[in-house]
Amino acid sequence: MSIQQQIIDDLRVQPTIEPDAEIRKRVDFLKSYIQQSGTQGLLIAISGGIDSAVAAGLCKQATDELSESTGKKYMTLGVYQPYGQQSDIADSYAVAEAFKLEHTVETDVQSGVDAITDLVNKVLPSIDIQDPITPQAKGNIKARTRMVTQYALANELNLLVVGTDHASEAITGFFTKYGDGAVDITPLSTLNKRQVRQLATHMAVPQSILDKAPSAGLWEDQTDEDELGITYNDNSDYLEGKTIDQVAAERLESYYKRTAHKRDPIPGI
Ligand SMILES: Nc1ncnc2c1ncn2[C@@H]1O[C@H](COP(=O)(O)OP(=O)(O)OC[C@H]2O[C@@H]([n+]3cccc(C(=O)O)c3)[C@H](O)[C@@H]2O)[C@@H](O)[C@H]1O
Ligand SMILES: Nc1ncnc2c1ncn2[C@@H]1O[C@H](COP(=O)(O)OP(=O)(O)OP(=O)(O)O)[C@@H](O)[C@H]1O
Ligand SMILES: [Mg+2]
Repeated sequence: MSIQQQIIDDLRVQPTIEPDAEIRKRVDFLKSYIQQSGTQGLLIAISGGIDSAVAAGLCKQATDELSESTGKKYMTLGVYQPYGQQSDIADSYAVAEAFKLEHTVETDVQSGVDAITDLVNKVLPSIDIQDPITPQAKGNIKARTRMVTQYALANELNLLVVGTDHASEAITGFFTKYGDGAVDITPLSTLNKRQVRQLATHMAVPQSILDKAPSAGLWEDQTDEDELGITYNDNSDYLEGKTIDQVAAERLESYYKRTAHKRDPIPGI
């Protein structure tokens, strides 16, 4: 079997999808998982990007339907987590409005992130590192501080933390290990980025979000495609089994191998 087919099988990507059926299947998955877990609903961190917008829509539909069918109250909590000023925060609010989220909170992670960054920077000279931590390492602190905050809220409210990882991020390992990768449930898994967009266009995702370039927002002007050196068009084609430019295919396969540790269970002896 080709490595491409192996990856497609591992990530369980379908070459084509029917968006309405996918939405139904994923909402049902969330509903049944909430019920079997005995929790009271879902927590979704809303960034202003397309993945969390789609996930928020699925979550809200799931908890609304469960509340309606059981007569008990289930909630979707939307969490905005800027690092200080976030230029596109209006898009995050627009998601909550589009999907009529009744419960939202804003937890600015800047003070927490800066405190941890200072802690690390203080000890670096003692281990012979003279420069402060890299923007990349600080970016990962942001993702992990968001995760810690989400779990504190989930603990208090008996909620499950919903992740937005999908196959186009899983293949490249484009997430922070134990940061945005640390969640309880991932309703977008098996979809590539093109298919996430397809779902978005069948939901109430605001146009400004459909139009913007995917970004982790961890440093100034970061975009996924620039950082990875590969387009989501190629990434999605590859996961649909199509032939793409050989350099791009090799790059994807290299990312996949290098980031296996993020997808696999923790190695133990
Ligand atoms: N072979 C191995 N076996 C087990 N563990 C291994 C390992 N190699 C590294 N590690 C561990 O993994 C760590 C590196 O992984 P990690 O900490 O994740 O860090 P990193 O490799 O920097 O990966 C994070 C990437 O995800 C992107 N990201 C982050 C957050 C959000 C989003 C987004 O799209 O929103 C994107 C970010 O831009 C960056 O490209 C190492 O410091 C080490 O602790
Ligand atoms: N500023 C933020 N506020 C709240 N949640 C955030 C923030 N940044 C990242 N997250 C969380 O981390 C997840 C991973 O970010 P990622 O950039 O992959 O997804 P996205 O922003 O929803 O979509 P896109 O990839 O198109 O930018 C988000 O979906 C969201 O749940
Ligand atoms: Mg983003």
